[in-house]
Amino acid sequence: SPGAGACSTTTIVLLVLTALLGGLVAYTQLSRTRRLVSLLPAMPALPLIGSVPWFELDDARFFVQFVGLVQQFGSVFTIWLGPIPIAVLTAPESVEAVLRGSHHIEKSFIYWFLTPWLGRGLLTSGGDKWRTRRRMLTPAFHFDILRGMVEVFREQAEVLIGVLDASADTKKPIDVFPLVSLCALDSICETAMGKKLHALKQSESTYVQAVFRISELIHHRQKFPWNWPDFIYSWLPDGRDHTRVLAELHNFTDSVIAERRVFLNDNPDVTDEQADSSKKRRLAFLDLLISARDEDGNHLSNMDIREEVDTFMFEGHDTTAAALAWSLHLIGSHPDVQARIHEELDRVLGSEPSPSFEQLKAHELPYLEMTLKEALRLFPSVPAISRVLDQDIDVCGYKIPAGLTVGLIPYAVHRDPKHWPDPEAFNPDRFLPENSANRHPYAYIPFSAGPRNCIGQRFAEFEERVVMASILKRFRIVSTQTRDQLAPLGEIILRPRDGVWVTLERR
Ligand code: HEM
Repeated sequence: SPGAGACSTTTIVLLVLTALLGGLVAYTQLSRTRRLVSLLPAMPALPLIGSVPWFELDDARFFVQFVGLVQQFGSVFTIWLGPIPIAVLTAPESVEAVLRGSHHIEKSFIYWFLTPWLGRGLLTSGGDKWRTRRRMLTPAFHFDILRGMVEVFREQAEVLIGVLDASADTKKPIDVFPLVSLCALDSICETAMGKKLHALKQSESTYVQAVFRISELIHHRQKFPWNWPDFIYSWLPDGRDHTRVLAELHNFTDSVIAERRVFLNDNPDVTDEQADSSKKRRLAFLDLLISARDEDGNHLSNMDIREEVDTFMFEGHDTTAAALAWSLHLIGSHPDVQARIHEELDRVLGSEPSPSFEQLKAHELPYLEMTLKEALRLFPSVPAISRVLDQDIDVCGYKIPAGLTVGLIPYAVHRDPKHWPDPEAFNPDRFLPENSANRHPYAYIPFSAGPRNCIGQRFAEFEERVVMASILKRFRIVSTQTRDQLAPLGEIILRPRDGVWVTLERR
């Protein structure tokens, strides 16, 4: 539905200032300028679709507002991030045009701000580098490796239960979001690096604080274009903090890689296919990266390994933590759903505190699985995905030109009423086989889809199921917030601004 967005004078002034600043950014970031310039011919056409400057959107309801924008403009519209237009796609049919097949695998400028930390690892790289790395890393997520990782999830879930148990005595509401975040950080640190972080017990540790701080800084930098040029940013207080935090993060990973190389030299059979299962159990992604070879038989350098380990640390903790926190809110607000999960857990697990790898693999907790899926529909941890088009696409009657940045919004796709009747209702039965059979394959994309989907999907799903099963086996939870009180922040990860508050009662 064509029609330009209403712009106030302040908005226009801000837009002009931002555009000027954008010119400066383009000028200073010479390697990136060519691409921005190549987009200019497309820009005048875009406001015709419906145009919204990003600063008109409220941070605490960022993606909630997208649902309104879809009603206002239709399923294709433009958001201006500073001087850069992003064509926003919110219908499964248009998302499919980008995600399916081997085109459009380049990430957009929004990911540039992750590269100081993650380098050009799997999440941020493109082209041949991405293809080679994806082939090298895929075996690391095989079921045989996951088996050992499930043991780590079970142990870490026990530590979390211990912490939660103490607060069950007080009967006061607690914010579970920081606790599940620390638990997820412990799990990913042990599975990715083979190192116990003890974040749940020592949340003030330098590395833990650095991981949380860098996510804040990256989000802030993405959002405000005056932070984009390196030479300006490095003089600002945030920029100086960014340098400090990066040094801490990289020093930590470098020292773990060095330690692990020494350990593997002393214990060469740890990565051996023939090693006995007790040794294989504790394989970390890092071990697999150290022994991996590309098609030409080359090993990865320490820098290559660091970017992949850091990528796992980033992608592998916040995402799972957010998914768990939103799920706890939804389950704690729906006693009927919770009762069905309790019944399933008691029947399947008996006296065991959490599911085994075999039980997870055999899908023995189907109702819990459907509940977690439904929670990821309403609150997808990654609420937006962005790519650069490498050829024109035709979607919903618009031709979107090659070279343009597109934003795919799982948060809005998952609320498309054509595919999800009564979209705001929390109903795990939507995922019963008979209810999902005819659904559009791109109507549900919390892990993205196509060749660049989430490599850690199975890992994340198993972790979520272990942690949630452990919590609900032990406790009955009651949410103390309504859905309206949750403020899902529009950041890289969809996180609750004021936390997720629940009371816990021992079962
Ligand atoms: C609930 C948890 C998770 C969700 C919802 C999730 C979602 C996603 C999504 C939507 C993408 C695509 C991002 C994009 O195209 O920009 C992605 C990519 C990725 N995820 Fe996850 N993720 C989760 C957990 C994990 C975990 C636990 C790991 C690692 C252990 C992981 C590793 C990755 C990596 C490396 C990529 C980049 C893949 C590539 O480009 O080839 N994720 N994830």
